Amino acid sequence: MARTPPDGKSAKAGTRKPAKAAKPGAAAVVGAELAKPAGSALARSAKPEQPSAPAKSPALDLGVLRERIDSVDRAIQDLIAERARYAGQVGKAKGKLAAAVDYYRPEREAQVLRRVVDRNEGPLQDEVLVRLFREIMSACLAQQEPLKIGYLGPEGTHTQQAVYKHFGHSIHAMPLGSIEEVFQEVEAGNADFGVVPVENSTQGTIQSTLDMFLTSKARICGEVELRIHQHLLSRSGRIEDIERVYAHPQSFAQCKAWLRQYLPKAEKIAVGSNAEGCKRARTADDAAAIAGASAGPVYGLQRVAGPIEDRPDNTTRFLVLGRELFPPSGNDRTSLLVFINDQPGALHHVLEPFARHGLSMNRIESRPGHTGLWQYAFFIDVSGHSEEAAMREALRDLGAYATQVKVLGSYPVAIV
Ligand SMILES: O=C(O)C(=O)C[C@]1(C(=O)O)C=C[C@@H](O)C=C1
Repeated sequence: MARTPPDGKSAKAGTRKPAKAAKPGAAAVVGAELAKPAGSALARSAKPEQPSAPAKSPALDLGVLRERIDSVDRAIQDLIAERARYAGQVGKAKGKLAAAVDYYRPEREAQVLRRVVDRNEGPLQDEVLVRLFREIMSACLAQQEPLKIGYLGPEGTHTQQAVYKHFGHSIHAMPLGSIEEVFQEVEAGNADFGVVPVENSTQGTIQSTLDMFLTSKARICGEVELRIHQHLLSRSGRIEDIERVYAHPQSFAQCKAWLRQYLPKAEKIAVGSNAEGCKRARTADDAAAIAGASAGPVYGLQRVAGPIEDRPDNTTRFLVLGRELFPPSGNDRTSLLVFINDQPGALHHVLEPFARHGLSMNRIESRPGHTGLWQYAFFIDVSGHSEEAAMREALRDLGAYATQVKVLGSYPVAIV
């Protein structure tokens, strides 16, 4: 019944942007662009032991290269410790604050990570370096106390991956049962921040997330973009055993062509979440589930095939929910909720002020406003921050036509 799939991994490879070419000698100096305060780890690491000449044989290379690596590792470790001490002092400089959430500065983190990308000359990808620096900042912040992050669970979901991508691993991650619960826990202060999916490049908007903003007081203070790779998981790991596949309808839609080609006769059973599908698949050898790779170990399932999504650029955008607005980072996006009455030219009046003030609109979506018959709510994403002059003027002009304008948040544009 099943056909043998090709190795999905190699079929989907090659979507990342190539690293910038390295400048000659760039990799040999640790932190060369920084000032080197006397006695700092940087000063101590300024002269790693240099091999006098390039090694001739591979056997000689290995020993010498490992010594170089050991010396660089010592310098990196000293520098990380030094950074953590400075971050601790920054924490003290902020005064005696109530909780970890008060120390968190997303705009500063975005600036740090953008600099990492700007400085990158390879050989590592921007994405890899950003991940490493994100973890360092996450650990530095957790010196105060780890942030509590609520997310659309259960464990092993793509939303959990988005949490770690945005906040690093030095946090307390709280899987929650629904999008509504994530909003509630953030509003109630039980979670410092929350992470929920809002749109998928293949499947479009997640309406239940947008609709929560009609009534919730939660603000948007970040966005995360995650390339979504779907995998077919089963207890035995053998495609020839599979008679049934469980998945969330969105995941089925993302893998339609693959399923048609390799499992044309298997029954497709839609469930509320991919995690629910995994739970069902682990009870029978003839069942499989579609989920992210990280779900495999969580539910004791093996990878049958993957990635199996039809579009290699399949990406989901997640929102970071909080309770307050943060200052500009220099490259921000603003999300607005605009209520208008259904009248001639209404949409034009909503769009026009942004164009007039030179702000580009990234997205507009209309939903029934729940405020009265034929009243509409527009969810609008615009480039810029609500504290910037052009945005303030556009919002003032828009206010003349709208029944209500709510700034849901101004936040740093997602970094790689
Ligand atoms: O610059 C700050 O305000 C810090 O607290 C330091 C630091 C960092 O490690 O760079 C840590 C946590 C904040 O969220 C932002 C940055």
